[in-house]
Amino acid sequence: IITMDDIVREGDPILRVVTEPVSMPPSQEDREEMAAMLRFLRYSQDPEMSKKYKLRAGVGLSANQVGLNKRMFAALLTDDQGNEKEYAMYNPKIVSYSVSMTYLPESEGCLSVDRAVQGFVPRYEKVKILTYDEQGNERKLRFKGFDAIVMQHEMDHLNGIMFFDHINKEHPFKLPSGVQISS
Ligand SMILES: O=C(O)C[C@@H](Cc1ccccc1)[C@H](O)SCc1ccccc1
Ligand code: NI
Repeated sequence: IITMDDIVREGDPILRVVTEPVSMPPSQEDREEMAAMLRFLRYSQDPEMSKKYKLRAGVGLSANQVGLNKRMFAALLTDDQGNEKEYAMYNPKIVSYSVSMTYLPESEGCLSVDRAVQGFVPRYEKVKILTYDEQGNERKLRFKGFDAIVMQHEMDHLNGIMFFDHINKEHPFKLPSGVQISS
């Protein structure tokens, strides 16, 4: 299983690569790796398993965070009915986004970053993502709010971008002017 030892930390060059698209439909290997990434996220959100395997809670995990130069990430979100929703995102692409922006007041964290980074990370409030599923079918998915933030955080990983790249160096808590902000 994937444990924290398998997660590469900032400074590792693979966190700065633009990852390679995976074949369509995904290979057996791609699907097995995705299953392991989703399992990590499930265990990381489970009180017993996270304690047993010393896992940091995660809602998303990109392939390059576990050393794989592959354009895919896993996400484990909870819908407003409280049901767990698994996302296996192969070759995802943001195809449209809202004018309005959002951000997490407590800033963002990252399983690959073992330090607290201060500052606001501006994100689109809504995103539409074109992605492929396990069978290679094209899917158009829409996300807003926290789920949209997760998707953007993971999409960034696939493009070698870290969340702190978005923080304004001079004024970390300054929000982009001129656009509507909801937090
Ligand atoms: O490092 C990763 O990519 C996983 C991050 C993704 C993430 C961070 C901040 C905001 C949205 C997504 C981990 O999920 S950080 C841990 C975490 C857990 C629950 C809620 C927020 C952050
Ligand atoms: Ni991250």
